[in-house]
Amino acid sequence: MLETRGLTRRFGENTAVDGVGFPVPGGAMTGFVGGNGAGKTTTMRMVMGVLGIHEGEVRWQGRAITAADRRQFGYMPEERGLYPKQPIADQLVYLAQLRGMSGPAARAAVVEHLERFGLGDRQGDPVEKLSLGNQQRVQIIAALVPTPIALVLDEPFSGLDPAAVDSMADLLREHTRRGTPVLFSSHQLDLVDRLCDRLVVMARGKVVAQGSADELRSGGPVRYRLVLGGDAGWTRDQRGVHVADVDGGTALIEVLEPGAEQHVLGEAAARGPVHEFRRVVPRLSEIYQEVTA
Ligand SMILES: Nc1ncnc2c1ncn2[C@@H]1O[C@H](COP(=O)(O)OP(=O)(O)OP(=O)(O)O)[C@@H](O)[C@H]1O
Repeated sequence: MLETRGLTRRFGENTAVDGVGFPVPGGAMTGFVGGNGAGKTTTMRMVMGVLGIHEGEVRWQGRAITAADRRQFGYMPEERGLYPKQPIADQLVYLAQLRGMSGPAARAAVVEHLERFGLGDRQGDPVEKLSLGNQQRVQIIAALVPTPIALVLDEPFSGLDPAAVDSMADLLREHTRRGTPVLFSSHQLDLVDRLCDRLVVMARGKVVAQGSADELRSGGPVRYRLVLGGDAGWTRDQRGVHVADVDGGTALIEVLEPGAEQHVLGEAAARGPVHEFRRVVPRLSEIYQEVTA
């Protein structure tokens, strides 16, 4: 498991990251979300040791992390650092060799990854000849070869088309299945909702929510949607519920006293036809708006 404890980083007067602590468990994808300037990149840089830590620590497998541990991490930085003029395969092989792989093993792994991403026939092309999305794929491969013990990825999905998002997600899942912790930041909340097992939400330098998507959802109100044949305005007068919204025959009801929604349903059925009555599970984007407000 990778873990941060009380991580703090200041830039002059600005405390960009303020006492940030969260686990990144092995075998799970942890999504890291937060608005522009929330402190995600700064946190990831401290995790990787490319930016000094003012307070707190990064832990790996229950002890303080070392430079040797970090060398075995796969890291995709925000500033993509590929050489534009060098052939992509040579560049990836070189980077893998820097991290301890033999030449032939590195080439085999690089070619396999390029083929998976549909870039098998572009091996000799310089990076600058690739589209931005394809450059992004190459950058991701640099983090995945040699097989990393943990993955820290800053916006790995930005700029990828839906097919590339899927192949990237499959690839990351293969790593989590091996027990590898994966931390990735993203602004694409629906994507994060779909892919990640755990979430860390940052706002203004602090962690404002963390846990599984279900845990975060269970922190919010229990809501039901009721659709009636007639007008639903009467639901406002029912006990034990708060009516968040009414529009003609449709009401969105928040349960204040457990079971109160069943009384509302009974009353609705007595008044006329009930077309729909169902629990509304909030989308991640709604939870995000609540916790970062
Ligand atoms: N090298 C730096 N010098 C000064 N301030 C910095 C530096 N790096 C980051 N900051 C500040 O730290 C804060 C957090 O920035 P950071 O890039 O970590 O946020 P982020 O959550 O990654 O945002 P985004 O989603 O826009 O990438 C911001 O106020 C930013 O201006």
